[in-house]
Amino acid sequence: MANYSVRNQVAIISLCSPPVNALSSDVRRGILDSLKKAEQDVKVAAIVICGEGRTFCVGADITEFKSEFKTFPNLFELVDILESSPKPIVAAIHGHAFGGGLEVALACHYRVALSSAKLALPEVKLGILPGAGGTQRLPRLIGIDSSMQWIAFGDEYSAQIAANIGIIDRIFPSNADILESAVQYAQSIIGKSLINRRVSKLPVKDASKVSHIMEKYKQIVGKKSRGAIAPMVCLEAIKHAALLPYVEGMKKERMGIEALMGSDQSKSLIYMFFAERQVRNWTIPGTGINSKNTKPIKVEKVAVIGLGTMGRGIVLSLLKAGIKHVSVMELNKTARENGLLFIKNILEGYAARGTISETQKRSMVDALKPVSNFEMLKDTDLVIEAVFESMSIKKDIFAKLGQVCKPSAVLATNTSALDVDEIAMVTPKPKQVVGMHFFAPAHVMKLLENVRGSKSSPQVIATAMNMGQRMGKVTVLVGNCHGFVGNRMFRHYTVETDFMLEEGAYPEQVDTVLKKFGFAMGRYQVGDLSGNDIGYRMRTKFEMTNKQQPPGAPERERHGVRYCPLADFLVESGRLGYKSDGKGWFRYLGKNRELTVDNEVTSMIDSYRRRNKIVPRKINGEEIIERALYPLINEGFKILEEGIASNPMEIDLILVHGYAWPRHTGGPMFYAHLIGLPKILRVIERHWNNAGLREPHWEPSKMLVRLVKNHGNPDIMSWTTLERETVRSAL
Ligand SMILES: CC/C=C/CC(=O)SCCNC(=O)CCNC(=O)[C@H](O)C(C)(C)COP(=O)(O)OP(=O)(O)OC[C@H]1O[C@@H](n2cnc3c(N)ncnc32)[C@H](O)[C@@H]1OP(=O)(O)O
Repeated sequence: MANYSVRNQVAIISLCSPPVNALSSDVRRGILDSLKKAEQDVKVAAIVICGEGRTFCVGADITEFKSEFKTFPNLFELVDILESSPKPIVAAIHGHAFGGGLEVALACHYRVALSSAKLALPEVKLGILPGAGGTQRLPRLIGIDSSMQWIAFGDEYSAQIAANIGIIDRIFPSNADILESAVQYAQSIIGKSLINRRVSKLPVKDASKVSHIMEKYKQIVGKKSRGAIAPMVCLEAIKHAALLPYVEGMKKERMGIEALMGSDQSKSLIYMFFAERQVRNWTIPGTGINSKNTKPIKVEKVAVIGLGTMGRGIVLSLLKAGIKHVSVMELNKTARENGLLFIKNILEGYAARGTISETQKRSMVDALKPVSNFEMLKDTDLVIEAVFESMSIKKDIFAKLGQVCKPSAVLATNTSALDVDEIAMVTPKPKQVVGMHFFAPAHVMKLLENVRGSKSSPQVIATAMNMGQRMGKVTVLVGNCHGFVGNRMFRHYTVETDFMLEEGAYPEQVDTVLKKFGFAMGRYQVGDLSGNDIGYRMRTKFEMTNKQQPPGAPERERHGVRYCPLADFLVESGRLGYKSDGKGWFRYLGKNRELTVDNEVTSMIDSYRRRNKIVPRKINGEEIIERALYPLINEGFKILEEGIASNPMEIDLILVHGYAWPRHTGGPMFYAHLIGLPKILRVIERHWNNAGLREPHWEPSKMLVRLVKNHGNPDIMSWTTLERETVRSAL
């Protein structure tokens, strides 16, 4: 709803829909009714629209998208009604003016804001476009170039930046009373002509350059938002602002939003939006323990052990989260010095770019406390171990931590695959131990996969979850198993793509198909970037690599299971990727490290096929997608079945934020839901029937089988409940 009052000739329409004043049908109706009152009241000479509570308005109510066009006034009707008001309207912005909220502000005749306010047209991130005149009004205010930047990427901007380019007419200090300031501002413009204040009537300044600007953004969008439809539709809509009169441009905008709203990509992105919020409400399956009934312990002092790539990033994440005491322990002098220098340089960079102030930078540097022995960690609240991935080294460290740390200290390991329970058992209090699996570089990557050991106490879990949220991470709680959720699922992707190389595909073909699907890079380029030796080291642990095999051992089999040694050959011939002189699955040439196909790799694959009498066959894009992605989805169902993840959203967040799975498909589980579970199962069963135990990753998940058998293609939100009911009724 919207509240209405009048103060000294100024009518105040305040949006009131906690927590973020989304423009639900009630709020839109409230604005319209209040506007009518204001227009009819002869004592009112100006109008202020503001938001109650913490924010101005975050835009359309996403939960009402399905009925958005049905109820009067819908958003695009409302903005035109506002703009044509004969009385001047001032938008008073604090907090956020996002999406429809900014579009309402653009339809007002003046916009004022607190300096702390943030503005954005982020609709593209929901797979739609600003459908309430945003694509037509913004270019008339700030030009085509800036509008494309704002709308095609949906990023937020400070009120000051918005003022610099002409969106905001007056900025007030962040501690000012926005309503009071806006009312005074409104009084100052009473009686002024509205002729140049109706944005839809203004010309687009850089309209003549539209083709050139469009080309520039098409290129950027093509690279940055691979496979996503909405950014291109946004660009098209903005182009129409330059080429057509406002009314015609609005018709095009409307066509654009109608095409996008309800599309699979939009559904996926909206699912992601809610998943990122839902995941804060963690739960331990089958226990009744959850975020609502468990409190974290207070964490003031944190320690990080190990200042390698992971440790450095974790320290930076803690500093950014405002932790005022971060002990860093690295016994190797060079690694310690390099690590501290790296951290300080990054902080310098943040300060130089204005991401943090000089004062903040100084206090972050002051918060760093190098320590040289375990004794010095005795009053630390949370210790995060981030040393080399070796069980014996980790056990050694946890045994020492168990002796010196206070009983309430939370002891976390940043392992990416090792058994958290085994590590915990060397301490006197295994319930204090938890996994905190960061992703490199940890100060950049948004994902934190927290691992609950079988003994981790609820309070310890709550503390790790709370710390992740303080660091601004998408923090997902998972159970303890080899590789946890992400690495466990992703392994099948690499295994199956390598099998396709054996059978007839080449790395460039596989990568092209995966990039078309939406991955920023294909599986082979990722391998080259992160280092093909990482997987090799892991395979070495399980005695699987080519070199470890005795003479005469079958080349394509390990422990009775199908195996492809091509990745081993690559590493054993020194092709680790970018870092080995630009040689990996591909060759990276020149200053820009241009990716090129390398005949040496092609020959290696061809001769391997000949040696093993494999007659290569043509593998098409559909097969590549199915074989690369479906085993991973199948593993996702096994993870749900085992209670390692509590719901599909958690799995999707991990793959999207940690493994660059394209967000606009909603993650593997949502993608499976869109494709339809019966089709997914059919393909999995076909492979399983052909390969059997030689390819165990194709063994269909029992949960998937049960869901399809009992419910066909149930909604993703019901999967875990249906599974629980089925299992319970079978007992
Ligand atoms: C014709 C159709 C035209 C449509 C144009 C549009 O306007 S589309 C919508 C465009 N707006 C957005 O995409 C904004 C989405 N919101 C955000 O990005 C963030 O909420 C925020 C504005 C940056 C604020 O972040 P903050 O961290 O402060 O809050 P939360 O994200 O936690 O949000 C609090 C709760 O509010 C819910 N919510 C937020 N935005 C909306 C929305 N637009 N519609 C409905 N609900 C919204 C959010 O889900 C949170 O709910 P919880 O139940 O507390 O989880």
